[in-house]
Amino acid sequence: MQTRETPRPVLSVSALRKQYGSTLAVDDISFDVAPGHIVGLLGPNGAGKTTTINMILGVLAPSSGRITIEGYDVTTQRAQALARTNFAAVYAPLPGNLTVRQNLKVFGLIYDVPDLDTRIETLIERFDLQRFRDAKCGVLSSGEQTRVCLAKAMLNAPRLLLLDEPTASIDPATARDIRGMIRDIAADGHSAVLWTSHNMYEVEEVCDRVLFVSRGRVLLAGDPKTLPGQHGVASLEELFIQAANEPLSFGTQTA
Ligand SMILES: Nc1ncnc2c1ncn2[C@@H]1O[C@H](COP(=O)(O)OP(=O)(O)OP(=O)(O)O)[C@@H](O)[C@H]1O
Repeated sequence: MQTRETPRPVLSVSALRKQYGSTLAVDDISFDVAPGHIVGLLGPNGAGKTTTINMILGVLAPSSGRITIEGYDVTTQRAQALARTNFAAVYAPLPGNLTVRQNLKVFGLIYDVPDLDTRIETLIERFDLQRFRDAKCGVLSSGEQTRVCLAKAMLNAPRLLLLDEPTASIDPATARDIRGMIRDIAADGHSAVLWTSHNMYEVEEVCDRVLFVSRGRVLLAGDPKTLPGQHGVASLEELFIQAANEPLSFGTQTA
């Protein structure tokens, strides 16, 4: 009989805290994301999700705790950690006055991507951007811009892909296509994906595991398909609302 070893996590977050004056935005969060897995980071507005993502990206310094990406410490081995990471979010659009190809070229040069022209052509095809290659990003629709952002995020073949609400403000059919593209990214087993979303339907469909964060702490963690049943509710949305309204009744979990 074959035994499956648990792969070494790509992302490891340990006892992470971030304090702004008297506000504890992130309060002792720990979790791992394994290669090939999509983990959803959920929680109400102000829960600490973006603060957590910004610390993983090295944009914000933690007050305490440790983050490693493929074993590299984001604080002390920043260049190695960030070379293995990429990111896409609606609030971080690509420069609108550059074309799709120009944007991919500029970011590819920043990431020092080998054989860049070939990589760009592969990604233009993969994210179905052939028609838009010479269009300025600023004139593209939200769904098209999201596909360009995903192509940009895959330029350096990241081991860790951070997605902050990647399907926000996108119509349902396009959002489904984009979810499929993100699932394909994880499916080859190279990348780990950390995803934030307020859409419980998509979280249930896409994520292997969810972490529900409230007031900077992980209240719930588990498989989004079985977690509602374990807590005696019918849906993830119901569980989300209950946990957001009555955080104290859920205690705090180690993810
Ligand atoms: N620079 C800052 N200075 C002071 N407080 C901050 C700062 N950034 C965030 N906060 C506070 O930290 C808490 C967590 O904010 P964060 O943006 O991480 O939440 P979030 O879960 O991403 O929310 P949303 O779903 O609305 O994006 C909030 O109370 C917020 O007001």
